Amino acid sequence: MQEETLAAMPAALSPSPAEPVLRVDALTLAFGGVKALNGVGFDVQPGSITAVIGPNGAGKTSLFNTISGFYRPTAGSVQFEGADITRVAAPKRAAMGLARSFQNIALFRGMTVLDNIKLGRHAHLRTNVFDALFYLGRARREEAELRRDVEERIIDFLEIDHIRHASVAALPYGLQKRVEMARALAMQPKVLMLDEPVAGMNREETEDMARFILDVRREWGITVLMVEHDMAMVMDLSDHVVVLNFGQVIAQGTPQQVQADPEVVRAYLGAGDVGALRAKLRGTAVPA
Ligand SMILES: Nc1ncnc2c1ncn2[C@@H]1O[C@H](COP(=O)(O)OP(=O)(O)OP(=O)(O)O)[C@@H](O)[C@H]1O
Repeated sequence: MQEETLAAMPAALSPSPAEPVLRVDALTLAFGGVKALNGVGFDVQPGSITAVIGPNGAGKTSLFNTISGFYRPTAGSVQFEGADITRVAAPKRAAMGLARSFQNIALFRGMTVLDNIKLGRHAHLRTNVFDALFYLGRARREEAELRRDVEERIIDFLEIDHIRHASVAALPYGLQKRVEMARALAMQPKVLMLDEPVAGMNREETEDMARFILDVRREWGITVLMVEHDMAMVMDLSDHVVVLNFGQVIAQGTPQQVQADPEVVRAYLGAGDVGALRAKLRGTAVPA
């Protein structure tokens, strides 16, 4: 029941817009002469599901890597809960509550599902090598109970109890993606960054994942920031959509607003078939 109350939290109830949990400000990232990002700025509101979309090469992966700390921007800043984290290293950002999944699954494939989740938890608790080295001899018991509780909640939530001892490599793709989400959740993030969470999934797997994403926000009160190509999913789930093209934000707003934006239509199809694009953006079948 308490979880239901969390569900109703997002900005809709507050009279004025909340402080953004994440702010990307004038972010520029250059690879030699190529500006993968060029002055990108947007806010992520707490409790929202925010999606970043854009054609191939628009800069989505570069943006994710910069927000999570794998790339250092050429200019601009990333602010998390009001603090400038532009120069904070990636593991520290994860420990602060900015956890991510990867487009290509980054699990330890030879390990079990449970061990992968434990690793995520470990990353949450230990942010430097010395901590990790001393871990075995220190404070182990205190943490054990809390850790188990978190792990069990995640396993229960993502319905992966039956595969907890299975080796990740042996699992179907859809389940591997779910384990990847479990590992990110084990970091107990405030903002969960999902890189193409349904890429390569069939319709049923996609629907399952969409449900989990909604529930992450509804039951756990976690803000979601995702990059995704599946327009139907983006338009169904998102509160706010940011559209990138050639490293710049060309539109942002509600799904309805970005679908109606002529610049977005042009970015996706160039001078192509606008009817087909509108169908794609609406997530419906492309008309004959
Ligand atoms: N490591 C890199 N070195 C040089 N150029 C890069 C690098 N990473 C990305 N780029 C360039 O930056 C631009 C943005 O690429 P990015 O991968 O961020 O786009 P994307 O929107 O994620 O594309 P996709 O949807 O195909 O994954 C592209 O022109 C790309 O070639």
